[in-house]
Amino acid sequence: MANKIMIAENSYWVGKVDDRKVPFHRLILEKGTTYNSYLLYTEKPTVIDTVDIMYGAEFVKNLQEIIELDKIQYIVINHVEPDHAGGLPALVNKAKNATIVTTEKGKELLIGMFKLQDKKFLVIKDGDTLDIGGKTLKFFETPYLHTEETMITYCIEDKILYPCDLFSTHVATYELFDDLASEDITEDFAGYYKLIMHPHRPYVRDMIEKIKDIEINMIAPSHGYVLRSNAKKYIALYDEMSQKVSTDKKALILFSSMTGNTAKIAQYISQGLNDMGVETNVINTKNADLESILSLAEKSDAIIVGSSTKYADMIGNIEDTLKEILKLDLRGKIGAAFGSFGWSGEAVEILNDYIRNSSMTLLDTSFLVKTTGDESIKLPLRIRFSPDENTKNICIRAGRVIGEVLIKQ
Ligand SMILES: Cc1cc2nc3c(=O)[nH]c(=O)nc-3n(C[C@H](O)[C@H](O)[C@H](O)COP(=O)(O)O)c2cc1C
Repeated sequence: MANKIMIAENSYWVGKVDDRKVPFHRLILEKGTTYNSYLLYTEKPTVIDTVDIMYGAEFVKNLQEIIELDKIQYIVINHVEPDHAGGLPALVNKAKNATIVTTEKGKELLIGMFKLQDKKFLVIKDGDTLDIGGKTLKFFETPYLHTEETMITYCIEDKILYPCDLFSTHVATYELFDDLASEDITEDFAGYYKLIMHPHRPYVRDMIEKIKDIEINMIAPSHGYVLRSNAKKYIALYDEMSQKVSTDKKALILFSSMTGNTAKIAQYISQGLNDMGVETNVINTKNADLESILSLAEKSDAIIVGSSTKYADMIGNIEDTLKEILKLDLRGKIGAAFGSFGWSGEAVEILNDYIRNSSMTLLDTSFLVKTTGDESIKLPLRIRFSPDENTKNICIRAGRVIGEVLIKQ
């Protein structure tokens, strides 16, 4: 018998309940989870997200009992992780007329992961709408929630938000709707937020800003309960939980700069750290007092050093300052290097070597990937000449990711 639950007129949950203890992100989900997929059975039938890769064949078989797969016109992929996009290859191979709807980055990742280069894609941008014949979908890009390519989908007529991982819970519920749950789900809801979304707190704020003016009657996420009792309450909870929190973490950012480019990078990194509630001191070593730098270094959890490159070396007295700092007991602190350069950027690498050889833990790309799962930021941070809009955002993001590491310590 087909597995479908109506959530609105012509709209159905067609997902999978996984009531095992599910291994996930180096954890075990004790209460299991669900992979919520939705079928909007309009004139241009549309599937929103799929299920975990291990249930792909079962998912397609189930859908086949509900709809002739050739009729499916669109498959919306909000997020490419295989617990949501894992059913896509099996589905799109049978749903011959379907176009995959996703972000630019989503398309790139899906092609890479599932070899879908021969399939039809519709790449959406923030705010785009799509008429699916009787219903209209509106898309919002929500990068880094919790990976770079993510977006969320809103059905204008039904006032339903399909936010994929956002607003989820890891509970293997067969009841589906929050008002049918046998116990209060707030703890599971908040626990999921803390685990998956809170490390990306500034981006949660961006998402809330994007959806603040739309009327949402129901939230249909991709794990756990469909929230129909009081969608506003759950949005308010995300709003509350993602408010700026001050941490007890501190970072010292030292730099030297000829024409101000590295100074700008230092400020942007500081901005990103502040977004994560980390207090920063940003100091140009040129005229600074060594004693106060050493005192700040002792009190800081992270020491981030930057210099531009001049004739294959660093500039100013940053090297002398760093040598003095390295005489301190720096165990338990993290260190990272950055700098502007023109064509070779030796200064950044030499600074990085100093940190690697110190008692601090070097924050480099490998460490970042292992701690945060983020590979979009490369450390040491190398910026060619003056930061433009794109590299400015990379610098801010580097600060946020370093902040994430500090919070997780
Ligand atoms: C005298 C001089 C020497 C430079 N030598 C190098 C070099 O050896 N390698 C390099 O990658 N860039 C070199 N550059 C480029 C600078 O690193 C680049 O302009 C950088 O953006 C300056 O950043 P700042 O304003 O923070 O000093 C040199 C620039 C100048 C003015």
